[in-house]
Amino acid sequence: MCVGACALCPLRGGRGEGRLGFIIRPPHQLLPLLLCPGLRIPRLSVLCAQPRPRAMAISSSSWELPLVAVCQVTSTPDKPENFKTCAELVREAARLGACLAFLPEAFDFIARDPAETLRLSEPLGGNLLGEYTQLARECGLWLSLGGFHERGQDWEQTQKIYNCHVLLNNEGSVVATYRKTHLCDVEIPGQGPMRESNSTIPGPSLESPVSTPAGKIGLAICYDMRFPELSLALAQAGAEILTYPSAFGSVTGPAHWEVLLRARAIETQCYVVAAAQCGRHHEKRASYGHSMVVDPWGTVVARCSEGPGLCLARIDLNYLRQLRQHLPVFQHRRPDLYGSLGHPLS
Ligand SMILES: O=C(O)CNC(=O)[C@H](CS)NC(=O)CCC(=O)C(=O)O
Repeated sequence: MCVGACALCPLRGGRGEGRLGFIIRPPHQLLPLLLCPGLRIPRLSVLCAQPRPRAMAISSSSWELPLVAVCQVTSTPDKPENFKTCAELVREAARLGACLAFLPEAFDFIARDPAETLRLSEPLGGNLLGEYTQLARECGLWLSLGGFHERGQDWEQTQKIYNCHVLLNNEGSVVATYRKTHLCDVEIPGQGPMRESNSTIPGPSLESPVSTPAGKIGLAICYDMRFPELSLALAQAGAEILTYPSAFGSVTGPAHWEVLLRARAIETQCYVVAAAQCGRHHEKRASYGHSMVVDPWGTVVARCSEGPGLCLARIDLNYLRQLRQHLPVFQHRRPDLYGSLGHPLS
């Protein structure tokens, strides 16, 4: 059963606005989302899942499972406007019952050039993070701020920033930070060149997965998804949810985005949550969008439609554990054969 064939779903793949949405969880469970009268859902999108083997049926009631929200936006160089858009989506996520909302890479802004990126950047203790702290408190939910242009402690010497994924708890405290370790310096024909290292320093280390109300989250950012070594390291360190907040290119997007995310989910047996930038940010830059949540089986269980909006998914850790028992790939690895991955090809 998939969304195109799902006559019961009034949102049909998430297009348009509606007052009643569904989260459809395997095996074929329809969960009505009853919303307040008059509440406008900005393109709430939900998806049906493919059938799973019977043995993996879910026992717990889905209503009890934690709900997460994935926010999709089109950041521009206008920081106050970007905050307004993100805050609206986060408030909507809270009203819909999410315990955790994910914002994409560069949720704070997308600048026209490296000089503007540096000029608009702030330290973690700056005004913008202060506003997000208040927002998390006001809404009472956790926030994954997928890629903050951070002036680090070395700003005075380096005049460069970090691409920092910040996790706030529902009291607005910073629970974890991860600074993007793989910088995107690529030139793809048909897509403007990306030279992230012009403005950004790579982070020095991975971060241990963090316990949240939805599960243990491993932090990564966008281009990091191309390095399965990182996702395996996070899974081995206990991650149950991998996050790839992104501003993915419009040429690499159609070819690689969903394939990479689903592969990371299947091989790590983790949920994968990817909040994405979409649309045109300014004259020189556009992003692919297609924010989604993938379950550990590799099924896309929620996805945003085109344009800014949000989608929701429930995280079922019992299902994750069952799947890992049924398909114990982590016990079948052969580190004796490929111990030192990660070196350049010779
Ligand atoms: O520039 C900023 O302000 C924030 N950073 C980004 O948007 C980064 C670097 S340009 N984008 C990516 O990593 C896209 C990767 C990608 O598209 C792929 O792997 O195909």
